[in-house]
Amino acid sequence: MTRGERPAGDRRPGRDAVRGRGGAGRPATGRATGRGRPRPPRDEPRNAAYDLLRAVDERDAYANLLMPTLLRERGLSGRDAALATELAYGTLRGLGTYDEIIAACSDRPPDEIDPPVLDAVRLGAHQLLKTRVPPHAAVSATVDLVRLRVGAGASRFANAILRKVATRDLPAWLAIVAPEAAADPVGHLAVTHSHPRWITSALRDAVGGDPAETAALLAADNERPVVTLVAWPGRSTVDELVAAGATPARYSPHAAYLPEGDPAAIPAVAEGRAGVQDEASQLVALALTRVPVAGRDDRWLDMCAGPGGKAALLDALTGAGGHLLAADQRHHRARLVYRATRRAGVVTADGTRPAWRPGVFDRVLVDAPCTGLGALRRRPEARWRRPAGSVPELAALQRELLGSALDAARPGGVVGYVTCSPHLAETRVVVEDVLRRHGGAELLDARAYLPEVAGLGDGPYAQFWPHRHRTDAMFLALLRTPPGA
Ligand SMILES: C[S@@+](CC[C@H](N)C(=O)[O-])C[C@H]1O[C@@H](n2cnc3c(N)ncnc32)[C@H](O)[C@@H]1O
Repeated sequence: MTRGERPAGDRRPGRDAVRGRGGAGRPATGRATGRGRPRPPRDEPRNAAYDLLRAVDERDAYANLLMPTLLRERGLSGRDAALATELAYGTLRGLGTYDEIIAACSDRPPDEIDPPVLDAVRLGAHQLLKTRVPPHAAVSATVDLVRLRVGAGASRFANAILRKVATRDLPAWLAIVAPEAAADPVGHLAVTHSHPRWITSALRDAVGGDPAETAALLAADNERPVVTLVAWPGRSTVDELVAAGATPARYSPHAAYLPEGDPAAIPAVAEGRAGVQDEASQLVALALTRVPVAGRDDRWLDMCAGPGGKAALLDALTGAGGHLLAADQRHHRARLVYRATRRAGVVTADGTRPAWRPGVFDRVLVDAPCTGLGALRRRPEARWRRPAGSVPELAALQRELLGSALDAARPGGVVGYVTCSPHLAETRVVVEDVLRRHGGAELLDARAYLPEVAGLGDGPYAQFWPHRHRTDAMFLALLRTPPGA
């Protein structure tokens, strides 16, 4: 992945060599080269990590979707799979820091280094600065990879940079390349914790400006999240998940953690009776169901339901005779919702042009499309992909969807507005703006419906945090429509 523009006339030496290798999964073990020098054995975990980095850069691949396929295709499992994943994800997360260090070690800025070489050097820098791989092994394995995959000239270039990188550890490099905290606090945090500047600034604002807490949040974004399972009520139980090797979760009565292993190896997951879902995602849906409503309570709407994580839980929680309508604007996402739910009605529909009558639903969830800045732990490359300019457009859509959700709710009904982003422009600013225009709706204290969770903020919103709750940074606002509106 390359940040910024590639210079015109970029030669990309060796690009064909990478492509031409075609069967990138084929081992090249110890065969002699044309000049009689034995080729080093092919290092499968590093090659898989490198191929993932290249796919992210060249094809805009999603790392967390492609990695399992790559591992399967290469026959990597156990420690090799864990190493390949750690190397790839760690490199993607850390590349903001690594590029600053590479820039200090090279006569060319990273944007002018050929992308296949830059990705390999980043992979080498990650091993040198963040793993226990011995420095000589990190350098030689990376240089071998570049020689095999790109070419001899490129491998000499990579070797020269990595030898310089290896002269210092990470704290020593950060002391050189990160801006002074006093002079440029956001720049300092951005380089130290490898986040784009605009995201660092937005997250700092969202935690209230405290530098230490911002640093803790950014550090948590760089941690590998534990896999959290959800036992859909009526289909499986947490006890069943625990008996299969999971551990009970801290907050959600429907969650269990799977510290290691493949979720699909859990029978309830394999049989579609349980799923994988962040704990905060479960809790915001649960909170919506906990708000008392007077009278009827059997028509629920999930307005932005795809791929169906929260819809599956809501569907399982609708009482006898209750009914969930789940909508998504995109047909393929609506199909995923159909698969995830058992009883819900599923429609492909634009929430801003409702396919339902106004004022009929007792509970409405609007889990709005957002920047996803609350889920950076799980999408290692996402922080480099999302442009700052996407916020106003998303915020406009979020306002429309929340307004439409309030219209869909019946008098005295309840609306849950959720984002997987703590960005103020997507959270409280949206809610406060819509409330001003939709006079009469009451903002409830969402924290009151999540009594099991401390540290959700000053209210009336509930804001989850990776560094406090080890969950995604989900935001929840609960609104009640006026009685008789
Ligand atoms: C954050 S995701 C929802 C996640 C989902 N609630 C879950 O828990 O799995 C937002 C969804 O909103 C959908 N969407 C975007 N614009 C929409 C619109 N105008 N109306 C309805 N759905 C929309 C997207 O296709 C996407 O699936």
